[in-house]
Amino acid sequence: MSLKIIFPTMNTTSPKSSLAKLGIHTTKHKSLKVMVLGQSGVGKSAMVVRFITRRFIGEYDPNLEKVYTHNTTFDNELIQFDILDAAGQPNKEDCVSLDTNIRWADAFILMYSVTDKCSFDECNRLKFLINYNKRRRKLGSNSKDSLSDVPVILVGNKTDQTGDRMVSIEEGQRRFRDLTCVCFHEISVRESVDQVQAVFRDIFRFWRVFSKFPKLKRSTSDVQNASDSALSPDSGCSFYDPSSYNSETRRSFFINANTCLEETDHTESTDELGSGSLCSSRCEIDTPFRSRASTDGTLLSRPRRWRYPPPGCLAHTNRVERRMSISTRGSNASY
Ligand SMILES: Nc1nc2c(ncn2[C@@H]2O[C@H](COP(=O)(O)OP(=O)(O)OP(=O)(O)O)[C@@H](O)[C@H]2O)c(=O)[nH]1
Repeated sequence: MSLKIIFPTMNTTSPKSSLAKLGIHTTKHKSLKVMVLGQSGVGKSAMVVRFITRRFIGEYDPNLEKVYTHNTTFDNELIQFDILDAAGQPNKEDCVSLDTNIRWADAFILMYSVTDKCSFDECNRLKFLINYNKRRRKLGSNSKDSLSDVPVILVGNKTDQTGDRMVSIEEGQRRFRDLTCVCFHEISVRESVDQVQAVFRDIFRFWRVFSKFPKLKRSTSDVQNASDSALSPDSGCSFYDPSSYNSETRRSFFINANTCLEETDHTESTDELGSGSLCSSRCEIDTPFRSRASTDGTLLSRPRRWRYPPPGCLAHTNRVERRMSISTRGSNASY
């Protein structure tokens, strides 16, 4: 009696190989924990649900604090978003959990409504809390790869309510710089699912750069490479002014992502920042100082001090003077 062995047909395609053919890499499945923060009623839940379901749903339970898990693909990478939609009106006990939640998250979306000035001002307090808790985590951590350096995106919602606007786009841009967020979007969750997608795509891209190049390890060339790949024109922030699109994108990245450019000049003209010129020109300017500083670990590893209220548009000249005075003091200078 002969035994007949049937082999499975060899031309079946596994889901994994199908994804590989499409250029989607399944081996490195990334998980990103995002916390959405903002005053009650600004549209946090609406945005998260819009991102996950592509639908705009009008009303939500304001006290509900929920973590949504959503798998999606950005830049040919599978990514699992764990999104915490924080309650907008926390009670006393929630304040403790707010701190815990902030420490849980890898990246933040700070949201206000362009129709509500209070929600705009609330972003200052929330950003301070983020910085405070992330810094505490850093100090309490033994890990060299501390996660205190996290991307925060500022988002103004409800742009469809043009007649009720209380916060201009210029004020939003100024605030995003003052708070040293990485990016600024103005969106309407109600009107556009693409704008919502863009917010999450950017948070993913900035997070990827930040985790690939931790602050302490980022060198000028790392940042240049990262910004080249992460900040292609289509990855930019959603400003309505298309002329500032690329420059603002690059600028925003340099605020937080570049140790040597920790205090970036935001007053430069768009011309100076013309396509691809910012990084190279800045690196040239900083090279002598950088090359000396790179032998002095204390400069790079020193945690950034958070000043509150934020420095705002501090005179650029002060920063330049400080940088110059350091560079002329010689190798014994302390920062
Ligand atoms: N016109 C307009 N209304 C919006 C938009 N996004 C959200 N809303 C409305 O704003 C209200 C509040 O939205 P929510 O998503 O519940 O706001 P929230 O920030 O989650 O509020 P809490 O849960 O209290 O923290 C709802 O009535 C939404 O329908 C928008 O883009 N345009």
